[in-house]
Amino acid sequence: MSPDHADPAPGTDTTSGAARAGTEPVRATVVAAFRLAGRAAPAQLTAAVVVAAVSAAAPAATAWLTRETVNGIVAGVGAGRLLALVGGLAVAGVAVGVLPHAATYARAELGRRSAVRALDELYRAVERQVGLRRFEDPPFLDRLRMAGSGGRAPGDLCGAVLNAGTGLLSAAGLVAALLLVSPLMTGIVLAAAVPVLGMELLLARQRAAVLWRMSPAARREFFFGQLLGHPVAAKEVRLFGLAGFLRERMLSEHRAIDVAQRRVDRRALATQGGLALLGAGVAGGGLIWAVFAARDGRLGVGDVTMFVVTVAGLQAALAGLVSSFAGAHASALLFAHHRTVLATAPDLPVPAAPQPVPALRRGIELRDVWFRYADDKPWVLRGVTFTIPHGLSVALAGHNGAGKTTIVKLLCRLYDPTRGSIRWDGVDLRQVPLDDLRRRIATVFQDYMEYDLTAAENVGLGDLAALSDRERITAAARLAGIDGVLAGLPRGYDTMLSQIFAVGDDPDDPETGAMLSGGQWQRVALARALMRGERDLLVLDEPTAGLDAEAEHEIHARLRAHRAGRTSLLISHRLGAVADADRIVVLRNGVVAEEGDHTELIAARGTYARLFALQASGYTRTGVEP
Ligand SMILES: Nc1ncnc2c1ncn2[C@@H]1O[C@H](COP(=O)(O)OP(=O)(O)OP(=O)(O)O)[C@@H](O)[C@H]1O
Repeated sequence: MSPDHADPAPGTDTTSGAARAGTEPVRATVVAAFRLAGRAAPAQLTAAVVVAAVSAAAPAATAWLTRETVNGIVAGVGAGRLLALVGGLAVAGVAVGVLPHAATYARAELGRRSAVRALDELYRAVERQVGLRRFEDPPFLDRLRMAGSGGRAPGDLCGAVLNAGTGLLSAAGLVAALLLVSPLMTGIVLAAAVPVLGMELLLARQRAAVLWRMSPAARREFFFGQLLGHPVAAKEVRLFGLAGFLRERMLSEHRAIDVAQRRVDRRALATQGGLALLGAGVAGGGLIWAVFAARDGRLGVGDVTMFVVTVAGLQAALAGLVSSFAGAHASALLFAHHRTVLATAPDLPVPAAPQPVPALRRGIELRDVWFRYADDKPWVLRGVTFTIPHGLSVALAGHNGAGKTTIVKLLCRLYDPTRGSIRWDGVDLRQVPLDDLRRRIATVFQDYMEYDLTAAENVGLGDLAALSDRERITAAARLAGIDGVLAGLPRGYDTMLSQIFAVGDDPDDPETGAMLSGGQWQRVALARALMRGERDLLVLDEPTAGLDAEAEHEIHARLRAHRAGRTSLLISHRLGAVADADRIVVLRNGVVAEEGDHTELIAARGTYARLFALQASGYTRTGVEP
């Protein structure tokens, strides 16, 4: 298995710890980036390496050829040799002129292909997080954002390493050339480069640390900025006059990031300025030495020329080398986030010997289920036990925050119970393949999604295999009572349910997008769940909360017919809809407080009876009979 796909023990949390990005060994990260680039763009990587090697040899070759040419002129060598030397210089000149362009193209292509590969690997790794926990973990979200930023890190890293390699090789060639003239000056020029390299690496590390430290601020800045232009937020932003408030919040996060970055930039200015002065001093001193050495006859004219070319070339190569190292270091730290996301264990353990999930025959049993969202959060469920028998409808009732939606999330295995178990015909949900389990369940959540896609896609997403099966899509929409509305849209089911994206040939056509009302959206979400047809368990979490009374009555009647003989779980605060469930479970303080059918619970005169009477009195207060 490739190290990129190393699969740590399930449950291992590799995401926490702000400093982790800095602890990833840079060498391992560089190797991983080259492996990824090799898989994504082998030809471009090879071309980039060859171009880098040839570019590396060019400066030293130019310096040597210059020296030989000048000395040859002084010594009066034959025309043939002079022509060969000048020809060599011309070739080197052409190489120096053309190769950077070839290198730029190869690198850009390498970067593009590596980015596609990196993003693919990254989001496949995100897909392995099958539950919800990671998406509620701020460090994971920060890491994902940094790793995702366009997928550029591996291409940038390879480019910077190749630049560093080119710089290193050309510096080595120039060092060899300079050694011929003066070992002492060679030592001085090299020694002057060491502090520059050290400082640049330190600065790169500091820049990466700032980036990581400020990532929560960057995420908040993005959030506030988004709200300012978000069509859904626009209503409240305008009505409550929030624009100024949000803009100020956004700018204050932006300013906080600027302050941290400015601090590093100032440090960079001071150190880089000082070090540049040092380099200029070394070059100037060396030139004085060379001129006087030539006057005293210790150096030839060609040697002086080569010395000048070489010192300038070496300093430029070292400066390039230093900035490439720094760039490589910064990209490596960024790419480390990518590797950490890839190495993050799935948030839910994968069963070692999974058991099949056959069609439900007996029922689903919650057995002493305890749950809290985190160790430092309060218990939501404190030993919940009840059964959803096969073929029957069960309703969950209880006050806001009683834990009803939490039970739905546990049933879909978006989390595992902290204690106790949920059993599908006696088999613990933790023992079955998650995809198989989810294929057997159809759920509408109360916070359903509104996708900026066409009407047909919004419904068809409920069963991807049937995304282009218009008959099934319209049947599901009919069952949810939204078929007429969708068919009547400007482009029927092909109308985009969005005003952000347009569809079709003419994006300026105002008829390409349509907006639905809240209740209509709710019906679309219901249709999406109903696309899943004959699933073993139908879960409806407040499926009609946004509907008008008549629509609600009609939808419940349809759903009642649809649920008949099917296993279902219904959550609704409208107890009129709950009343005809085969069994009603009332949650209070994290436990099952009451259980029975409507008649039994009314007779028991508990919470259910009280809430039911309260709602019923609201409806009968006017004395108007339905
Ligand atoms: N992702 C989460 N992280 C932390 N706490 C959460 C999370 N989701 C829900 N909670 C908490 O768990 C408790 C139960 O929430 P849940 O959504 O299950 O209630 P509910 O019975 O469905 O409420 P409602 O009737 O308002 O929909 C609440 O106190 C809520 O604050």
